[in-house]
Parts: sequence; C-alpha cells; structure tokens
Amino acid sequence: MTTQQLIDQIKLKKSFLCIGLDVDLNKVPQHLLKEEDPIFAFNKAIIDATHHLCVAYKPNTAFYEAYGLKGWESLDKTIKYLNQNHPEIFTIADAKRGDIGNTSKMYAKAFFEDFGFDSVTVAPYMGQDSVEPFLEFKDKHTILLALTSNAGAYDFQTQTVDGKEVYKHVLETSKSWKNAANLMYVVGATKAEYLADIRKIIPDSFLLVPGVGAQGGNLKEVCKYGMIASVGLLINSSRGIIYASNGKDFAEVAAEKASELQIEMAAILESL
Ligand SMILES: O=c1ccn([C@@H]2O[C@H](COP(=O)(O)O)[C@@H](O)[C@H]2O)c(=O)[nH]1
Repeated sequence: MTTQQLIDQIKLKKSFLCIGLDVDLNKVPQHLLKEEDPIFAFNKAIIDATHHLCVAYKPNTAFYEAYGLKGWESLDKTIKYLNQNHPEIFTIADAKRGDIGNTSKMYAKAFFEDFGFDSVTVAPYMGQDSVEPFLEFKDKHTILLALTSNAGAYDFQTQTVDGKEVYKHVLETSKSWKNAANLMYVVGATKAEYLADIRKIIPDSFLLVPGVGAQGGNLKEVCKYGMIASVGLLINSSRGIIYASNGKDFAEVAAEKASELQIEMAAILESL
C-alpha cells in the first residue's frame, strides 16, 4: 500500500485508528477455546466488528510466537483474511526485527512477501545496514523504533550523545538511508511532549503511536503536537479495545470502544 492510499483511507473513514491484535488465550472469552483455532476465531470476530472504524491492524508477533507453530498459523490466517477481505486496510507486523544485512533481508522477505504485511517494525540499534534491506521493498513500510512508550525508553533513547538525544540521532541519521521514503517511526503516546521536537526533524513522516488506552497516553495531546496536514499519525490501541469485554459480546464491546476513539478522531480531523 502506498502512503497516499493510507491517507485516502484516513480521510474516507475519518479515522487514524490502528487496532492491536495482541491475542492472549488467557484473556479471550472462554467459549472461543472450543474453536479449532481460537486465536484466529478471536481476530476474525474483532476484524468483522471493527474494520469500518479503523485504518490499520497491528498484530504483535510475540503473541503468536508464544504459541509456536499453531501461533504462526493463526498469524498467517489473520493476515490472509485481512488481505483478502479488507485489502484497503494497512497491516503492521509488530515484530521489532533488525540484524546484520543478509539476515534482515530474510526478515523483510518473511513479513513483506510471505506473510504479505504492508509494514514491519524494526529496531534501529544495529544501524544502516540492518535497516536498508527492509527499505528495498516497493510500497512496503519500515516502522523504525524512535522513542518508545515504555519507561525503559529513558535508559538509552533520551540519553545525550554528542550533544543530542539518541532518538534524535536515530531520526536524523535514518533520513539519509537509501529509500528513506519508506520509513515511518514509532513514538509512544506516553511521550507526547517530545512530538514537537520530533516533527522538527521529520515533518512529513507517518508515526505509529502506541500507548493510548492501557498505557495511559492521551490522544488529544498526541494530535496537538504530532499531527500534520496529511495527518501523519496512526494511533494504536490493543488491550483497551480487544479485551474491553471477555463475554460473548466481546466483539460488539470492542467495536464500541473503537467507535469512541473514531468519533474523537473524526472531531480532531474536522478541525484540521
Ligand atoms: O513503544 C512501543 C512500541 C510498541 N508497543 C506495542 O504496541 C502495543 C500496545 O498495546 P496496548 O495494549 O494498547 O498497550 C503492544 O503490542 C506493544 O508491544 C508499545 O506499546 N510501545
């Protein structure tokens, strides 16, 4: 998917919501455990109930890897279901990969070609040659971790090196990489106060912003400092939506939670 197609969807749906599909079998409704593939059954129900309210889905691969081969199969079924039934929806493999060049090439092939995701999250720590293999894929997006939502972000990312915070080095340096136009960045919603500075370095890039909902990030604050004319934001909520109920009404209640965010987003877009 191109960035323009993503922007068009945001305008059409009046939403820049990304729903996180972080499936934990200890949290899904009990009745689903009887299904042959409870993870896929859960995802399918959530997607069927919410696809009109969001522009992206983000399965975090950890929640699938945790269930071994069966988990990978559930992830594969989920992405195939999305690509077949909702090809207009942007898909993110939250896998946080990145390794020496020839290994990164294999990660990129796996997520972009085999699974068919539109994007994958990548850690910048190993530098240029670990990220550029992801950037080679046309109309695929590499979402680089810049300033993450967790407390540990202060351990390294905000530390100063040569008079500048490490996350700023990541943003500035990555702009010079080959096919940098295929880069997006992760900035946590819990770090909204950094967004004005971040926008000075990357005024036009899309940001994936996790941390609204369960982690306490504030949607309005993020938009105030991070939104640009072409919106430039994908706001993720996972637990706050998908586990809003663990009863038989789980998908309906997830849709209500997603709708609350979408209505808030529509109002913000209106005032752009
Ligand atoms: O900085 C980051 C990067 C990734 N995440 C991931 O996003 C979701 C957030 O889930 P919630 O349930 O809405 O808190 C999850 O997959 C994280 O691994 C993040 O939170 N922060």
